[in-house]
Amino acid sequence: MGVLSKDEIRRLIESQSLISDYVDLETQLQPNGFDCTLRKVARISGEGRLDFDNSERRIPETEEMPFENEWVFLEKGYYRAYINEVVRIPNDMMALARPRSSLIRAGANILTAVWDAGYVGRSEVGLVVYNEDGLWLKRNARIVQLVFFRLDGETEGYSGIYRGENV
Ligand SMILES: O=c1ccn([C@H]2C[C@H](O)[C@@H](COP(=O)(O)OP(=O)(O)OP(=O)(O)O)O2)c(=O)[nH]1
Repeated sequence: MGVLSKDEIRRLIESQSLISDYVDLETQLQPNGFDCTLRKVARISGEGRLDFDNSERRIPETEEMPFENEWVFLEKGYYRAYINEVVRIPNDMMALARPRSSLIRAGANILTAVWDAGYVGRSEVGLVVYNEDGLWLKRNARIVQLVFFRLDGETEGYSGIYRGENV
């Protein structure tokens, strides 16, 4: 089990499209991760519902926030952010993600779950603005860094409803 280095991430991008639809490879490659970029932001509306077997799950509706001159202003609050990049996680890997420190320093945070082995998709993350003065985000802003981990063996790949999302 180990964490992928820049060169290994680049090799897997080139050989098996680990990540595609990025803006600029060399800018987004990090020493042990990959910065993902902002595609769009949405407010959520309506209550969510979560249960055990997903049969009664309800994910709130979203209302996309338009960019104006490539920028969007976010008041203090919660948003859903969509990234540009399509990730293809092999069955012997998984990924976690953390906000860029610049985003944290600007008084915001990115909430993420686990990227499962076998997932393919253009992911969605939570974006919380704590800053009372709000946050400006430009289209394609680098907001979150994905870190890839090799498992100690192959596993059954993710087959949930989010597989292939936004692609
Ligand atoms: O912040 C994240 C983290 C992961 N993913 C992608 C990759 C992951 O493999 C997939 C499913 O995430 P998860 O397994 O957490 O979904 P769930 O809430 O458990 O729903 P389900 O049981 O339908 O899979 O969503 C995101 O889009 N955003």
